[in-house]
Amino acid sequence: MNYIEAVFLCNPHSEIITEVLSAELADIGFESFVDTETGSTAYIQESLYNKEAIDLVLENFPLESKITYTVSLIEGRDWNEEWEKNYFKPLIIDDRCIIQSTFHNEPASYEYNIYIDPKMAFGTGHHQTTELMIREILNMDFTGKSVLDMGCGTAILGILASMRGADPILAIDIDEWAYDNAKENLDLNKVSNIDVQIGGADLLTGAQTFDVILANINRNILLNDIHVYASVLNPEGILFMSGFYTEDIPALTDECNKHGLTFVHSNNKDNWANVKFIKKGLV
Ligand SMILES: C[S@@+](CC[C@H](N)C(=O)[O-])C[C@H]1O[C@@H](n2cnc3c(N)ncnc32)[C@H](O)[C@@H]1O
Repeated sequence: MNYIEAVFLCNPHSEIITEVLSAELADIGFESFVDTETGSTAYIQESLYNKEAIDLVLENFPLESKITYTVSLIEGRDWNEEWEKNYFKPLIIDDRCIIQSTFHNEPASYEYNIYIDPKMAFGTGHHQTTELMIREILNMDFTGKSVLDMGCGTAILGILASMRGADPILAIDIDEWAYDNAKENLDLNKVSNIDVQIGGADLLTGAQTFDVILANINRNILLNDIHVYASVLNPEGILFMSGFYTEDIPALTDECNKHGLTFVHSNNKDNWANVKFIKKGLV
């Protein structure tokens, strides 16, 4: 498969600027990002490359930075595989949980040992939002809880919830790659109580309800779908969300309040945030 390599130069340059740039490029099909001293190098399948879409992202870029870019073709290389091999390093969270790939050989000596071969799917634990969600799962009792992993990506969150005693678990992602990859990762981790489905919130008809919902997606999709999540959450159920910035918390809180969900707390890392809400039972 051919890839386009796009080298972005940001002036001025900061971590937040490259993070926002990566998030916006991901929305138009870029799939791997490498931070550089002056910006970011990003990769997209040749068939998905669209110059107008990039120019639009740069034109409407929300932060103060002049961003220019150059592109070149990389022939016949699976860039994602290269990214995995060169940049996906084992990640240890709070000395309790290790996330590594099958080509790493770290000892599986932690409380939770997770193997992820991410292919194209998001969720190696290296993104701040995944890490924030992992911490929430480590800090809550999941024994016997029914869980929805919405926007599951690699299914990393569902897998950890399963290891923490959750059952049953439904994992949903709109992306076919994520669906295939989630299934592979369930096998790798010998997790058998997660049902994976392709689709969006329209799959949540109410036939199945949940004690906990994990949704690490993005601000706009969450704002759009919170009412559906609220409708399939059991009384006293918990909604954890991430995939947005700290400044998005008030808008998400307003929407949650409209649907009977009460704010419990939030955490953040590098301006990325996660929030916890509870659905108060009937008094
Ligand atoms: C930020 S990634 C999170 C992956 C993983 N849960 C994690 O925490 O690392 C968001 C995922 O949501 C999926 N997604 C995007 N829109 C969605 C929607 N409307 N419904 C379900 N999944 C969606 C994407 O395909 C992507 O895999």
